[in-house]
Amino acid sequence: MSDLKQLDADLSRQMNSASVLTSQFTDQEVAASIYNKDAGFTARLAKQTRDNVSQFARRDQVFEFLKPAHNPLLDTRHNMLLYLEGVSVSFDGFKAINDLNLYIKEGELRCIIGPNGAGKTTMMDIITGKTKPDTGQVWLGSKLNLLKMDEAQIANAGVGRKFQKPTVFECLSVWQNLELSMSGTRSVWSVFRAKLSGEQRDEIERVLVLIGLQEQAAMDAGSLSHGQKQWLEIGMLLMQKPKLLLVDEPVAGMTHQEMDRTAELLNSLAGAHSVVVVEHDMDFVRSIASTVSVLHQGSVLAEGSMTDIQNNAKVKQVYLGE
Ligand SMILES: Nc1ncnc2c1ncn2[C@@H]1O[C@H](COP(=O)(O)OP(=O)(O)OP(=O)(O)O)[C@@H](O)[C@H]1O
Repeated sequence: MSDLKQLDADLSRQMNSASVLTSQFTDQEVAASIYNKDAGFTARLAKQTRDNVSQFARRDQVFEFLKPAHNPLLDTRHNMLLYLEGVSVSFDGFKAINDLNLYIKEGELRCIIGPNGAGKTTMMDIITGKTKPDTGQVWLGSKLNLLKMDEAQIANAGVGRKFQKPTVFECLSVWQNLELSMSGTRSVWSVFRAKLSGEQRDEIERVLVLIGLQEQAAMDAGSLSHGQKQWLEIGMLLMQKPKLLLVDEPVAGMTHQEMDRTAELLNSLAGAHSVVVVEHDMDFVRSIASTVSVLHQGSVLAEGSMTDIQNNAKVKQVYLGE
């Protein structure tokens, strides 16, 4: 019996004794326990089950699976999805973000460029709740104050972040990676055992087509090329139905062909999602042809089309070194 089958058998034994409520166990914990063959897994699983039973016995709350995909407070009536206003943050007295104002419309594709140390990563960290600014406002729509929410709440409200390095489950197939990422409660063992509804299968198929990996659906994610892994990870984020996708240097290490395909993919996501791409590769930014914001010393130096940006005297001076 292969390791994976053995683990799956172990899991199903544990599942029988622990009841289906354990499907609330987080995917990350289950995946980590499989990966590490974690001996403490059973104990934690039993505790989680007890917690879940008491949670389900409560009548003063709405169960997770009954909650809508997006926070009902997400209000984009004014066509604006993300507002950063007067945001500043200092690290040991150094202002990494300095009175930053940035507005992202619903369905917009925006590129953020800027020299090293301009504050791009810190800005993403502020939007996702990893870093709290010293001053300023950060809102998702007109009603969700992101500064009052933690990282998990912000993610649940519809903000997905793709880091530069792809992080997919290499020992699972492309299809299983997408299935595991599906919004709602999916766990590693249900990926192996439970039947998907027609709607869920359609959603996975739709994302597979979008990321161009239909033919690789049954392949282990570990055997994909670097570019394909990046697309798969974008697909995994899409399974969560985010309103806003933050994508950090998506084309680093890609071939030209993969870069073209990534530009197509990101363009195709705009409309249904707002997409903010941080990228150093100017050819790629040009190929996306979106509005570009130039960050410099923690604030927006210029904003406009790539042509406007290239002709902007301030940008030439501080960014292009002319
Ligand atoms: N946790 C931290 N502690 C101290 N300084 C920090 C911290 N995070 C960021 N900085 C500093 O803030 C500035 C902005 O960093 P940030 O990583 O946001 O820039 P960036 O535009 O993403 O740069 P790069 O393109 O090199 O990734 C840098 O000078 C960095 O050294």
